[in-house]
Parts: sequence; structure tokens; C-alpha cells
Amino acid sequence: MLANAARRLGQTLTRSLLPMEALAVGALQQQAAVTSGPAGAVYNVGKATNIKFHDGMVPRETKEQLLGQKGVVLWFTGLSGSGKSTVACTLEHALAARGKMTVLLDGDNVRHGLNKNLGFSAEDREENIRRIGEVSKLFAESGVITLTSFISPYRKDRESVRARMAPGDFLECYMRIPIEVCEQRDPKGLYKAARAGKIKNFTGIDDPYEEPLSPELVVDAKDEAGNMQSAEDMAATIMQYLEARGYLGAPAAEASDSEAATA
Ligand SMILES: Nc1ncnc2c1ncn2[C@@H]1O[C@H](COP(=O)(O)OS(=O)(=O)O)[C@@H](OP(=O)(O)O)[C@H]1O
Ligand SMILES: Nc1ncnc2c1ncn2[C@@H]1O[C@H](COP(=O)(O)OP(=O)(O)O)[C@@H](O)[C@H]1O
Repeated sequence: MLANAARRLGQTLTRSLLPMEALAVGALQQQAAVTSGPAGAVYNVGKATNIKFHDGMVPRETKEQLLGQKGVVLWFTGLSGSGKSTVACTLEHALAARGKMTVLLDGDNVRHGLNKNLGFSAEDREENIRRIGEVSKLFAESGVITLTSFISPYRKDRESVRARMAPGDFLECYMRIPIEVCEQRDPKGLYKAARAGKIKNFTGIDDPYEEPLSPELVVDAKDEAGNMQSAEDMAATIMQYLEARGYLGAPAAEASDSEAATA
């Protein structure tokens, strides 16, 4: 696997970096297309004025060739206890075993650092999701398979993240696990505390969860035959989805993008 990666790296570097003249002359114009705004334009952004886009010299496509995969955000959403973190971890492990480069952003972890100034009011959840969306976008545009695990309860916040991304870069994965199941699992005792009134604004209890309307993937507790699905089963279905659509460097299969895949 390492030998293959080294060979791919060599080929990619030979193809895209060695002809330095070509890089210097033609490629700079070409690469403007892979950045987020027209070169040279000056913008006012929020409180900041005189902001310019700075174009990089290594386009996304080169990074994806180096990694042998396509950058994407796989956005897990669902109630607390629905299995977002478990399935995302399981999938990340399986992707690593196939030599795929991933990053996993998890609600609890991110709230220890980047988002430690945020709570669970509607405004704070919105800002939580906005920041994660922006971070995810940066990773995806660098060719990384980005797994995010956040309740992200509000539809408009998830749709805002989607709207910031190129088509095909944002895959919404709805963990459609009934609240009764999540509440029974309750690994952190949060539902119990919320029922007892010790935690306010708890999603599913006294704060809403708005189901996705057209997610790319839906994961159910049971499979079509009515058998309970393990986290490994769920991760395997998502892996197949990524593979069939060419995110893992495999040829794209004939699959309809209009239908949500179910696991
Ligand atoms: N009020 C309230 N509502 C929901 N969840 C709560 C709350 N307070 C704390 N927690 C814990 O925080 C985790 C959810 O964080 P997220 O960043 O994913 O939430 S959100 O997307 O901003 O809604 C969530 O983690 P998961 O159980 O992994 O989903 C909980 O452990
Ligand atoms: N497919 C599954 N089948 C049974 N239990 C699961 C499954 N996925 C996760 N769990 C369990 O459910 C609990 C909540 O999972 P977790 O991944 O922490 O959910 P979330 O990140 O959505 O809060 C954990 O105890 C975990 O072991």
C-alpha cells in the first residue's frame, strides 16, 4: 500500500510539478479557478475591510491525485445517542485500512477547543455548525474525506453549510434512530438528566430536531429484513456509497444520485 502511494505521489509530482515553466506561466491562471474568489478582487467581509483572496499554487485536483481520493464532507446528523460518533469512527477506521486520508470532527471534542465559547442556545448551535461547516469545507477542498458528527438539529443551519459547498462535496447522512432507542441507550445519562429537568434545551426533549428532507444517506436502526444493524453494517453501507460514486478513487458506478441510499 505504501509502495503504491509513493508511486502515485511520484507520478503526480512528475505530472503536475516538474514542468516548472508550465506551472509558472499557464497553471497560475488555471489554478485561480480552484480557489474561492476572483484573483485580485477586494472585499468587505463582515467586520473586515480590504480582504483579498490569495490563490494557492497547488490545485485541489493535484491534492486529490496525491491522496488517491476525492475530498468530501460526510455530515452525520441525528439525535444524541443515535450512533453518529460510533459509526463515523468505525467508518474512519475502515477508510484508513483502505489507505484513505480522513479527518473526524466530533461535537463533544470540538466543543473542548474551537467552539468552547458556545453553549446550546439556538444562536450558539447555529454558530457551532457554521464554524464546523467552514472547517469541513477547507478539509474537503484539500482532498480529505471529512467526517463530521454533530447533532446539527436545525435544517436551515445544515442547508447553509451545504450551500457553501460545491455540488457533491456535502453528503448529509441522517442517523434515523427513534428517540426511544437513543433514550434507552443514554450512555452519558443525558436523557435522564434532561427528563429530570437538570439539563435544559436538550434536543428531542425540550429542543427540536428537524429531520433532513432530502439527505444523501439515511441510516436506520434495522435493515430491510428487520434485523438490527451493527455500527459495522452501517459503516459498510456508507463505504459502498462512497465507492460507487468515485470518492475513493474507484470508477463511478451507475447509481442514481436522486435517491437517498438507506442503510
Ligand atoms: N442541551 C443539549 N442538547 C444536546 N446535546 C447536549 C446538550 N447538552 C450537552 N449535550 C452534549 O453535547 C453533544 C452535542 O453537541 P453538538 O455540538 O453535536 O450539538 S449541536 O449540533 O450544536 O446541536 C451531545 O453529544 P452526542 O450525544 O454525541 O450527540 C451531548 O453529549
Ligand atoms: N449500530 C448500533 N447498534 C447498537 N448500539 C449502537 C450502535 N451505534 C452506536 N451504538 C451505541 O449507542 C450509544 C450512542 O452512540 P454514539 O456514537 O455515542 O451516539 P452519538 O454520537 O450520536 O451521540 C453508544 O453506547 C454506542 O455504543
